[in-house]
Amino acid sequence: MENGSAAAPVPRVGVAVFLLKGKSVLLGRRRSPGAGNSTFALPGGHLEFGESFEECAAREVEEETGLEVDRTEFLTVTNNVFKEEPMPSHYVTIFMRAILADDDERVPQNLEPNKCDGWDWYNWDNLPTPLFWPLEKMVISGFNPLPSLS
Ligand SMILES: CC(C)CCOP(=O)(O)OP(=O)(O)O
Ligand SMILES: [Mg+2]
Ligand SMILES: [Mg+2]
Ligand SMILES: [Mg+2]
Repeated sequence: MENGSAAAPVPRVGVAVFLLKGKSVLLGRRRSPGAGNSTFALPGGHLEFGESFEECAAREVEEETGLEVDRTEFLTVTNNVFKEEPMPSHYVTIFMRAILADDDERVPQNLEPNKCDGWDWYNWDNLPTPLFWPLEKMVISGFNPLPSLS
C-alpha cells in the first residue's frame, strides 16, 4: 500500500540453478548493489520475457559461467522478500537442477566479474558461508538438491 512513500518494488521472478558435480554444487560469491552482496549464491538470474524456466536456467548459467547445461528440471519455488537490503526487492525464486552437458567443461569461467568474485564447486555437506538468504533458508529447512540414489 502506498503511503506517500516511493511505490513498492514490483515482485520479479528469479531462476537459480543447482549445477551438480557428484555431491558438489557450483556456487559463487555474489556482488550486487541489491540483494545478497558478498554472499555465496547459485548461478542464475531474472526470468526474461517469453522464456521457459529451462531456457532461463541454461541462458543464465552460460552467461555467468560459460558452462553448457543439459537436462534441467524444476525442483522447488520460494518467495523471497528482501526488506533490509540497500535496494528492497521481492523475488519469486524458481530453483532448477541441471547436469553439465559435457563432462570436459567442468572448469567454470567468471564471465561477470562485476557481479561475482568467481565460481567453485562445494560439497553439499560442507557449504561456504555466508550463503545467499534464499539458499540458506532452504539448507536450514533440510532441502537436498542431490538426486535420490533410487
Ligand atoms: C536476486 C535473485 C533471486 C534473482 C536475480 O538474480 P541476479 O541478481 O543474479 O540477476 P541477473 O543474473 O539476471 O543479473
Ligand atoms: Mg545473470
Ligand atoms: Mg545472476
Ligand atoms: Mg539476467
